[in-house]
Amino acid sequence: MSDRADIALTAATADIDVRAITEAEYPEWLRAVRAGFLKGPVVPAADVEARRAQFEPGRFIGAFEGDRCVATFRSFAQEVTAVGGGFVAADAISAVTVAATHRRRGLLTRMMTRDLAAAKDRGDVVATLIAAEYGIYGRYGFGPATSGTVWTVDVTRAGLDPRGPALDGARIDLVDPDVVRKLGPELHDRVRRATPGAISRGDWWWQLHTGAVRTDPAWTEPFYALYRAADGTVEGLVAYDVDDKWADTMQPSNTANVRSLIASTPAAERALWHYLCSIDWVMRVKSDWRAPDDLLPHLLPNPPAAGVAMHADWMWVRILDVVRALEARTYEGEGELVLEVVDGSGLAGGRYLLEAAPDGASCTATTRSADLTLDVGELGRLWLGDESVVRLVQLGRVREERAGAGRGADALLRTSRRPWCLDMF
Ligand SMILES: CC(=O)SCCNC(=O)CCNC(=O)[C@H](O)C(C)(C)COP(=O)(O)OP(=O)(O)OC[C@H]1O[C@@H](n2cnc3c(N)ncnc32)[C@H](O)[C@@H]1OP(=O)(O)O
Repeated sequence: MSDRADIALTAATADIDVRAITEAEYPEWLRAVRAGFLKGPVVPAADVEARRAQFEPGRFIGAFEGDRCVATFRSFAQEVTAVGGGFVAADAISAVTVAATHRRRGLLTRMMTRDLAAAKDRGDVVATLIAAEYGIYGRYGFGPATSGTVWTVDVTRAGLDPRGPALDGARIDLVDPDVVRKLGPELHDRVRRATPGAISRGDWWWQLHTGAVRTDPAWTEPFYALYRAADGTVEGLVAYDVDDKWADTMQPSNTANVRSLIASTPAAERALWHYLCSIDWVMRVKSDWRAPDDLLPHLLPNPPAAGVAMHADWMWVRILDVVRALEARTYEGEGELVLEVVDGSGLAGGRYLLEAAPDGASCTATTRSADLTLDVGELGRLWLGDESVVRLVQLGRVREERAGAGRGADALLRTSRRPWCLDMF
């Protein structure tokens, strides 16, 4: 561990030990996670056993007062798709909790400082997380890099042919979980390569989402519908459940809740949404968390039939290595940009020259005068192309050192489609 992890302890937490947990401490750590997320402190034995496969020495951090775990933090290896389809090594952070009795004494700061230093030492390019609340992670250099939108489609107003999608030789089949585990990962790999902001799904994800591993006693098996193109290629997969609601007059009033819909072609995407909207008894279709520029509303003849049910920041990114992060992505335009990156933690700050072109980019430390000055969190916000530099200049979050530099930076950094992180972690 580097000396970046050494921080001054306040008197209030000096007697609390922040360290990696042992496997024997895993049940106590899980109890603390559940309590921190207000789920009740009792962890069913089956849950502990199911989760044991996930345990990784060194990556599960706990804060202990004696034997009692009062704070939790976990990170794991992840790949994030950069703009252009390259995969970048990420330190994915989750299960962050501090006991209600121990909050606001710096325990999160201690765990985060330790984890980010370790990630930097390991050579991870970015750290990622999905924030429970907007105000928590900016102070650690994270910026909201993607957002998510949940849509609700009023099927009766959508204007789609109730007979279902015209498949032109393609087919949609209901399949069992074992088929999903067999065919899903390869499809997902194609989808994530084409989707900046997407993250890797390990075997655990497929096990958990097909019921092979159960951590939640209330989990029920969804329907899985698989789309195969006319040549047999698997191009789409949707997992959904239906809530079995009937109106007083015995009219069907069901909502199909999409747990996950992935498609590697627009044809598969269009067909699967149409399929969902044509299931008898289903009056509403509620989507999973999708990109804010998802095709969905415009796949309907009457787009306003899809309303935004929820919209929020989704995956946050903390750049740990500016050079590798900026070289890992592609650029549609050509140009140079000098960035003064401010990072109070000392992990990634410095002045960098980005020389970008459609056929490749280089990023190097420079002494040239800066075009823009920005906090590392703002760079995280910009990295996947979702935010406008001009807007951040207007908000006072990025400073233009040269007039017009914001517009020039947007021409390099912005992308035609918005990034999308498909998963919660
Ligand atoms: C990736 C994930 O797992 S997201 C899940 C996050 N977990 C939760 O939301 C569960 C409920 N909340 C908690 O467990 C805790 O309150 C935590 C983890 C959010 C914060 O832990 P704490 O130990 O209290 O944080 P810590 O004392 O290190 O605070 C550091 C700073 O962040 C601020 N802060 C902490 N929590 C919040 C918050 N929810 N909103 C805004 N600011 C916050 C503190 O005020 C402090 O600010 P300061 O440095 O200006 O004084």
